[in-house]
Amino acid sequence: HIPNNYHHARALHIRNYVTSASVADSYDFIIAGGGLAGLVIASRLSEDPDTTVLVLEAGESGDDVPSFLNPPAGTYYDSLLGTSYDWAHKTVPQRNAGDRIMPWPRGKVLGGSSAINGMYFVRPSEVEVNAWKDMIASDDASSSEAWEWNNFLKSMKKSENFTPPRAEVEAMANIRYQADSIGAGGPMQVSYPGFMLPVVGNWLPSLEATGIASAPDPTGGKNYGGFVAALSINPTNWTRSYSKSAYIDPLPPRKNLDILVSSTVTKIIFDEKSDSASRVATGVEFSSTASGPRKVVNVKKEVIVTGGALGSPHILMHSGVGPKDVLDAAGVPLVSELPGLGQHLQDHMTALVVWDAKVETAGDIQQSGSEISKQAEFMSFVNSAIAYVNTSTLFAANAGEFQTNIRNALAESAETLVPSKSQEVVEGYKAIYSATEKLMPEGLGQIELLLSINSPGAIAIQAALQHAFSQGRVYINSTSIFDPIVVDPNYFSHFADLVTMREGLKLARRVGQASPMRDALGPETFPGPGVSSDAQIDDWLRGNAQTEFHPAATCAMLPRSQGGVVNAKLQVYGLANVRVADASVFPLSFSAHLASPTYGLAEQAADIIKTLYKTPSAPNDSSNNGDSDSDPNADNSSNSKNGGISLGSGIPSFSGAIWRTMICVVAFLVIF
Ligand SMILES: Cc1cc2nc3c(=O)[nH]c(=O)nc-3n(C[C@H](O)[C@H](O)[C@H](O)COP(=O)(O)OP(=O)(O)OC[C@H]3O[C@@H](n4cnc5c(N)ncnc54)[C@H](O)[C@@H]3O)c2cc1C
Repeated sequence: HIPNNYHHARALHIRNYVTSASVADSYDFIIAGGGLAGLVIASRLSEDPDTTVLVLEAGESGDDVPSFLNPPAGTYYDSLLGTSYDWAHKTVPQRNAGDRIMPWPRGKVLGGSSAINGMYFVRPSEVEVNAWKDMIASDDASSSEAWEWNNFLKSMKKSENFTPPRAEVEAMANIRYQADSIGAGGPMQVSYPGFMLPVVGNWLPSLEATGIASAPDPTGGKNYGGFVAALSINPTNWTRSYSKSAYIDPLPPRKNLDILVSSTVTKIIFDEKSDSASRVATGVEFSSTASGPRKVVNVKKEVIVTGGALGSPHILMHSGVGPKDVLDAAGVPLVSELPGLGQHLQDHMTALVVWDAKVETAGDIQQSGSEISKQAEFMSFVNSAIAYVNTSTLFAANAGEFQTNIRNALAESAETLVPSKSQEVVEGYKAIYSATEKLMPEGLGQIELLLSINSPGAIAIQAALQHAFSQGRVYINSTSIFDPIVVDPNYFSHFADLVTMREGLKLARRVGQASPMRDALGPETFPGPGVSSDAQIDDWLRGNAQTEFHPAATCAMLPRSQGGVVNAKLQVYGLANVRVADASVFPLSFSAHLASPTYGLAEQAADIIKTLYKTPSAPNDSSNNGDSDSDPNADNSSNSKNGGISLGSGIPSFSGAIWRTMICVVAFLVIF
């Protein structure tokens, strides 16, 4: 699978990389974390040749991984999960979920989680984005406009280049899209797989038979309903499009952009003489190993923290920023107290129903070893037939009562369920809770349904909770950043989450029993007919639900009085020149997978910073063409060289190691 031009490609890529020995003494901007958001911001800021930018990434470049050269391989389940490209975090035992310790993968490689994710391209809804904007507008109405739906949509579209599906794929799967609500000419490629299976065509009619209408324009702000989602895929060669292949690999030489991999940011250094209410960062310390030498690089303008929902609070806490009780207990000297850092953690949880398959699945084709199974088009297949369903579909006549019960439980929940004693954090819990509760009557997904046909002989439908009322936290418990951050999502601490998932699971069953899907399905094998009463389903969910990989809000953009970490301009409260710009800042959950909004956030962050420093964009910079093959000067086949990852995650939630873990637990068949 190694393309002929691979070595040429590597020579081009390597031009941006520096070693710890060759790193400069100082840079205008230091970007801590070369993941999805970090690489977007690095690429955009370095468009100005006079602006110097350093990216520090804990993981490797990924350039030498043979599987990166393959197509995305939606049905190849030699996932990168569980490898050295995965942080392989784990939760603490979850009290309300069978005391289970759950795996939480995150990408540890250039591109971050965009390099290992399931490639689903899904937008949040307009009402959710505007709810986020409203939460910060009371603090700074004018800056909050960056997060208003129309403005945010523009920044999401800026990152995208859409290619419509092949006619036969479109017809077979009933794909519906509005090309003008997805971007054109941006770096990240958005399209559909090159291969489709007839059973996917059963999805929308079966949803309709269950009362779930199709979404005519799921990327335009109303994603409620059923659709076959687009993917972050390059249709010129069927490879993964991710932040490295889109924003970095195609760049022409840029002397002002340095990328240092295998280098963990150990802390941000602050000027101890600076105002304690506005600490000035002077540099960043990093090291390649826990016991290795520390090196410091100085910053002239800003440190931009882009370590993701776990990495960003980890970096800040080890820098002495965060809740005093946490830092005291860990033994890290306090530099700037910020009680909300690491708090407000919200995640999507998912569980699935499995049936025997009566029709051919992608897993069958893959297992057959046939000629088709070896074609790039087939390997590009990532099943993305989904639906977002609202409370009235889930709860019918009881929807209003369910919402009232949640509203009435606010005071007690705020008193008993917040994992912090800080009044600000409690206020933030209430603000997020109320905003989430008020959205319930909207045409908005409370449960996401996902079809999976990746297993030989089996078909599954997942039900994933989109708006958790349980809020958890992440925190440190040592002085070494090389010790993992402690992850406590506090799953199912709020009753509404279990009830909503229960109804979601029942709905998944109803869709499977509706025509024409039922013609493709044999008996239900998991959880099986023995799990049918509400109490049985609840018990089963406590024992089997897993993460859908969408943690957010650990550096929430909220007023400081509500335990916020960043303001509307993404600046960390109490620090003069440090921002956080990644998925950790969304203060509330979206009914969406998080890559698309994170690209939008990163584009918007780059614009905010450029406007502040009056940094121009380079005209006709090839980064605007991304990993499209249309730019002859750029590294325009970057994806065929190193963009594709042999990741088996058509259903992102249950691939690779996670799935294998589940198998051990439930002694079930290998599905994904
Ligand atoms: C398995 C999986 C499947 C997913 N599936 C989908 C999907 O199908 N569709 C979708 O839209 N979203 C999906 N997501 C979610 C999406 O990929 C993430 O929300 C998104 O990548 C978040 O971007 P980020 O920039 O916030 O963080 P990341 O992309 O995770 O980047 C953070 C980066 O910071 C680095 N870092 C952390 N700490 C340090 C440190 N101390 N020093 C230096 N570097 C550090 C990390 O190594 C990483 O490269 C999935 C995620 C996972 C894990």
